[in-house]
Amino acid sequence: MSARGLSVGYGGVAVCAPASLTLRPGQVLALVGVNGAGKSTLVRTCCGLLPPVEGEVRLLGRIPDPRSAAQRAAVAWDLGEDSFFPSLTVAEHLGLVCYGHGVLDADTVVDSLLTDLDLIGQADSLPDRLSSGQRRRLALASVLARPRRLLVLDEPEQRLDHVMRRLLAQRLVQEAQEGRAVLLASHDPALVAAAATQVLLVGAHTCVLSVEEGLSAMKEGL
Ligand SMILES: Nc1ncnc2c1ncn2[C@@H]1O[C@H](COP(=O)(O)OP(=O)(O)OP(=O)(O)O)[C@@H](O)[C@H]1O
Repeated sequence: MSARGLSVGYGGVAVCAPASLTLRPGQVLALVGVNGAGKSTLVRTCCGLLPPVEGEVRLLGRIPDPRSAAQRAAVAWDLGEDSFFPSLTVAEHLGLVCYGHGVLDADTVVDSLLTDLDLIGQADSLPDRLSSGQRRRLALASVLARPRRLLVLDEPEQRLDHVMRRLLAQRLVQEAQEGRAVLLASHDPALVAAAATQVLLVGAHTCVLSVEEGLSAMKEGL
């Protein structure tokens, strides 16, 4: 993914300073910034869910288009909008995602995600029987069930307990080690410290920072 002078916003009005960035395989780019800074707007624009106000973004070398088969095959996102089929169990949700995305060893993938996300005990539960954190874990398991070259997560730490946040950080490190890229918006300094390879501070002066600089900016509330 790359962006040059990318200005994002609504109705032609930018919500933050323009961003320039490059995200390559094996990198984890963490978007940080205060509430309302423009992180989610930037993430959505990079995925092609919103048009840029100005400038350009390229995803897999093309203008992002969430409808394109190539993008859907390569980019898996979880933007925090948990929504589930009310009559499908946790395991059936994951099986359906695998089926839809042509995962060959679906049973193995589902079993290992249920274990990793600590959802074995809820495998046969319907979504309305899950706690809010368990629903968040199901959303994360669903995105991790998909084949992908780029994983996009908007505040994935929300409603997760401490242990699960640590596991999430390990999972993101693993993504990078396996040669995938991760675009992550987060308010969790521990998650950013553990997983990010670079930081994009979003706001009045949007700029790429080292992880150390990004963590300082988070502490200072920039
Ligand atoms: N659909 C929308 N239409 C108009 N303005 C919007 C819309 N969604 C968000 N905004 C505004 O855009 C600005 C940036 O919002 P955005 O959700 O991108 O911030 P954020 O950095 O992700 O915030 P947070 O950390 O609180 O999730 C905010 O001022 C918000 O009010």
